[in-house]
Amino acid sequence: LVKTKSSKNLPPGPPKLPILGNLHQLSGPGPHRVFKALARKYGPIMYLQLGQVPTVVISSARVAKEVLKTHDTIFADRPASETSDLFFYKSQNIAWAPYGNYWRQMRKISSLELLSAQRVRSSGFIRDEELTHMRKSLESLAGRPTVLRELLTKYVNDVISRSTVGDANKDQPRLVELLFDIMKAVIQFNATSFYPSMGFINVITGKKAKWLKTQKEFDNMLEDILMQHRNNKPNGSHVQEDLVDVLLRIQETADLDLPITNDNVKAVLLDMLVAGTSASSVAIEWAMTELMRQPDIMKKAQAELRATLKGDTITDSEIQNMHYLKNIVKETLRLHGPPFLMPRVSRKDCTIEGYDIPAKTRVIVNALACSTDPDSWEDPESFNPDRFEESNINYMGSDFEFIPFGAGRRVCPGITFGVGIIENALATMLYHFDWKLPNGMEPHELDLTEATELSILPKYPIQVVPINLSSSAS
Ligand code: HEM
Repeated sequence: LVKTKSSKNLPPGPPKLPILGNLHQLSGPGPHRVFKALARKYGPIMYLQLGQVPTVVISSARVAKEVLKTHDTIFADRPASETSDLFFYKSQNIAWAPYGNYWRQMRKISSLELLSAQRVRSSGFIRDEELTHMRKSLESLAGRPTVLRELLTKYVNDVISRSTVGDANKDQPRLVELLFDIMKAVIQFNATSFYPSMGFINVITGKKAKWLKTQKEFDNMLEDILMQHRNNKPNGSHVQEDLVDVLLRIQETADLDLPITNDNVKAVLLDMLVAGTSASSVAIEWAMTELMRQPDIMKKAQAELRATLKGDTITDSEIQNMHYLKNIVKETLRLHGPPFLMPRVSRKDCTIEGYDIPAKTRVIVNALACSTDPDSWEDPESFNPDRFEESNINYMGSDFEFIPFGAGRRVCPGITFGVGIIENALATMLYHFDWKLPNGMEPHELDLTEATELSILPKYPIQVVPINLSSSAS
């Protein structure tokens, strides 16, 4: 991986990066930390020739703003990818579709019909039911050391899959397994991530055959789901529309500029199923890890919840008044949000910070470098929800020192949905339970080492002992 010479005024960058080909295998300091360390030497805009792919890495709020706001339309495309073509029906999902009318239409439909604040409110009962299941599981585990990861992943998966494809696939472990295989294939680097013309490597290593098998099996499941929904339209036994119902209704009745095909429907469904799952459950796990390390912060959050909440369930409007809880979620996403935004690619030549960025350059924004930049944040590596107390910084992508959901035209459309999933889970866990560490472990002994998998997650899944308050009160 060697930087090529060019007559253009490209941004500075390291001449040789032998480890970058193995980014996905790095454990310990994740790739975002490698890039952050490099940015200290080369600056907030770096140029790297990664195999055949010219790449620019952005590591500060100032430069992120130039890319995601000032030149938003130039960087509104995603790079073509072998895996997104293979799994997402030729990249016909929202996340990988090229910038243009098709992407605009499908994003608008999903934003209005699944992800708008009103829709998220009206489907809130699904989240509440899944939280009740999680609470019951925790009650049954009370007093015993419990690894939270599996419970949290199940909760998030069930909320997102029920809202998207209905109850048909609830508790189908195979669907979840396949989703994880697909996420891994799409997110993790492979030969064609750096050498797009060398697809034969994925054939020789057997990766492609494995992907095709997974895709076929998943496609059959999606076909079954579409058939079940066509045979059971929401008027009799199920009244509430899920996203499949909505897409099929629009497919059959709406007068669209671009008629929706079955493949379009399947691509968007898959998009929703994979998009926020890992990011949301990992955020809850990190929040609990940080709170167990700092019991005073946990106590303050519990005091806020317990002083205000009355009943057994927690409503959306009650959550809106839980300012400290909301600050904890923000602080968690500041320190442990997605390291990189999904990659962008420049649609034409452009100048950023005086450097030439040629058309078709891949752009990686290191969101965690922006949200832990000492120029923007005081004591950036410490977990301190109070830093949001007097600030208006929000998730919407207007504060470039804090962009866990990205910014600009490609900003995450699932912010309200995703944040609701995290806030409600934390509120339930902190309101109904007290927590201690197992085997006399002290808070400072908790290990914050990161592992790089689908997201950056705690290398050692947190183990805690739930103490059920309702049973101790009775
Ligand atoms: C904590 C939870 C979540 C986080 C941290 C997160 C983060 C992100 C990020 C960083 C991007 C790339 C934005 C950019 O390029 O500027 C993105 C895109 C996207 N997210 Fe999320 N997301 C979350 C939850 C969700 C949920 C729950 C859904 C839907 C069910 C969702 C759907 C999408 C879609 C469809 C895109 C692609 C948008 C496009 O390319 O136009 N996300 N998300």
